[in-house]
Amino acid sequence: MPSIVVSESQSPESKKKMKKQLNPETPELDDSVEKKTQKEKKSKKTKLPSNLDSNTVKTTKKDEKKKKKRNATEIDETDNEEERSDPNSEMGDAMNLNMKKKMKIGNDDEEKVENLNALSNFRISEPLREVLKAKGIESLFPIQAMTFDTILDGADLIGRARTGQGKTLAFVLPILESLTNGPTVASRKKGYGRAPSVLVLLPTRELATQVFSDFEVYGGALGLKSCCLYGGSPYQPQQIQLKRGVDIVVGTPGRIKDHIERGNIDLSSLKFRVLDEADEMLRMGFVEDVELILGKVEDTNKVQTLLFSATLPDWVKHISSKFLKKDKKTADLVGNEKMKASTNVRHIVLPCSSSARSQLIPDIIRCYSSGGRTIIFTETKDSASTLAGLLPGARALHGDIQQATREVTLSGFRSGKFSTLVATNVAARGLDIDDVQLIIQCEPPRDVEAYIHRSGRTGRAGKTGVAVMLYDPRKSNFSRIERESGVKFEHISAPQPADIAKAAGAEAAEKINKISDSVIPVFMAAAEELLSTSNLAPKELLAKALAKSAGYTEIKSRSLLTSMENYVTVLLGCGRPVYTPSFAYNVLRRFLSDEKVESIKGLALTADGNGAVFDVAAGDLDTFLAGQENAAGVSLEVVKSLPRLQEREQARGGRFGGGGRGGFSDRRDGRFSGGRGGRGGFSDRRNDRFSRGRGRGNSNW
Ligand SMILES: Nc1ncnc2c1ncn2[C@@H]1O[C@H](COP(=O)(O)OP(=O)(O)OP(=O)(O)O)[C@@H](O)[C@H]1O
Repeated sequence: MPSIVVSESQSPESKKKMKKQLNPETPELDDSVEKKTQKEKKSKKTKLPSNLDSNTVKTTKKDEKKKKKRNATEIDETDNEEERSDPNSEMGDAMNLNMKKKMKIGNDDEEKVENLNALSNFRISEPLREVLKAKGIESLFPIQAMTFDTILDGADLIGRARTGQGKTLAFVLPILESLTNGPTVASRKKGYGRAPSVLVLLPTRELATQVFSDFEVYGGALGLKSCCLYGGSPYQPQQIQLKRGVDIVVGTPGRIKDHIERGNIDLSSLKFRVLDEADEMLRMGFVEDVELILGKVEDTNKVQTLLFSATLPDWVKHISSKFLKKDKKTADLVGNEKMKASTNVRHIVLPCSSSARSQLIPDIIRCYSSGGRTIIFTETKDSASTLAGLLPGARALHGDIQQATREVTLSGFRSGKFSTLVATNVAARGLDIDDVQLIIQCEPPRDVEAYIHRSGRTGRAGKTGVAVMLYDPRKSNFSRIERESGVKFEHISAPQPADIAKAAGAEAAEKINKISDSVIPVFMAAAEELLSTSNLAPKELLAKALAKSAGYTEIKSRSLLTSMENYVTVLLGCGRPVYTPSFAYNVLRRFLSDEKVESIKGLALTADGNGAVFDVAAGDLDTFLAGQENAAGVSLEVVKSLPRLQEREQARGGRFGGGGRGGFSDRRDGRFSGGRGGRGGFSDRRNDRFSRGRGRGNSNW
């Protein structure tokens, strides 16, 4: 259950208590800790500076009342099962979690809904509130509301929420308030050449830039200076900024470590250090760098450490127990909820052979992107570049592309210069780009975290989105992703002419409606000529014109199984179980030539074990259907929807025996091949985290 829980130092009793206590949407602290925290809060609050002007946040009785009211509502709602929000729609309906309370006003029965997460209910100063409002932010998201007071009051914290739920502002806002109006205002360094008060570590340059820009916007409004340090860009300008003095340093571990070693960063005045997407930093081989940087802070009692992530693999505990204080808090909006991926996203799987991808993807975009932006994820840098070259108007983003070009690409994508980005995992984490409606993953990623992060680039900040994952039925296995992410995939097959016509036709009609009437007289003669010479009806001609305007000159049919053009998917039955692909091939050989049998594509066994499906070139279909007449008990039929197929592992071993020819020969996961263990497999790499050298994990990005 999502919860805000307490430090690892709890007693078993308090752990039990915690388990009992929490409503997903109405987190509260464990009693003992709650009392302690209240005490701490009180004492800390009395230390707040008394010389605050009207622009600053005063911890007044009014604030306390508001805070109490928030807590009261939380408890209230916990007791009322029926009124609880659904945890699985935390950003939709339940953006309201902890937020709204019906209040009776005066004597009449008029009900007013008060938003308890409204900015005014938090110790957020006026200038910051103004910038937030200018950005369209009127109230805090749940993870922000849950953690704001805890961070501002000085606790170390592990924060976890699903993708796109606002984890960045969850640390940015209380840090800024602490530095300007809160507990650290008096002791933080000021003036020329000041050493930084905040250090934020992120795994990629793109993410660092994004978080930096939040600090720049919101911190700038409070007179705080930020800088962003990452590799691939010159040292000198960064060095100059550090020398002049900054309040907040944001960056990637490698470059920050270099600056520390060159003596450019003095961490002795640090008040906050933040690890965002810490699991990814470790996965990317930054273990040593991160530990070295964190280890540079001598007195850990003087610094507050925050760790935010959408996923918390076990080993994050290692880093948190080493570098966070014993009484750290955990704000967990995911908890043991089965669904770890975004609930604002429609999660879809679609069978597709790798050779059909570049033909299929434009139609998936057409049918599922709602005219917004699309990010396509590939497993390797090479395939990102190749695919970007094949898709009209698409650009590639991966680790081999020069930093300056990566920045131009990303800003072009953000500003809408082009709407399809083909990327490796370098873009999977944290990137927050407006109006990304569709995510396409070219194959199931190697681990569940990657799936969660990639699909989380859409459906952000309460919006909805679609994530389509392509898989080759002969090679891919996504059941582990489904199991561990809690996603229940919707199974679809390649968009068919009718789907394409629906999406493309609407798009074309919209374009035509926008064309100025001034074109009519000029094109009238040609239109009349066309009508009089064509043997098509006016409606048919108009349909053709719509197709052309949407960029279609012909529509090819696609198979349901491999999504290949001009192929048809056929179901083979033989009145008895089909145990292996080789058995199916042998049945086909009874009535077809070897050459024809060799020509079929993607043979896969059905999940019920009674048949096999495969693709046949449309031109060969009649030969196949006619041939079955010569084989008693055998049936072949063209399928209109794809039956459920056996998963790769199920087909390879277990009930249905070993693999067979052409059917399930993929050995990527190593478990079946004596440990070849390639990157594409599902072997859990988390355990080798401390032995992996830097860069190993991301060499393909
Ligand atoms: N309180 C809020 N009200 C409205 N929008 C918000 C609020 N907080 C954050 N946002 C917006 O929500 C989007 C997602 O926020 P953010 O990038 O911090 O999510 P995240 O939880 O870090 O996601 P990920 O795990 O994918 O990194 C951003 O565009 C941000 O500006």
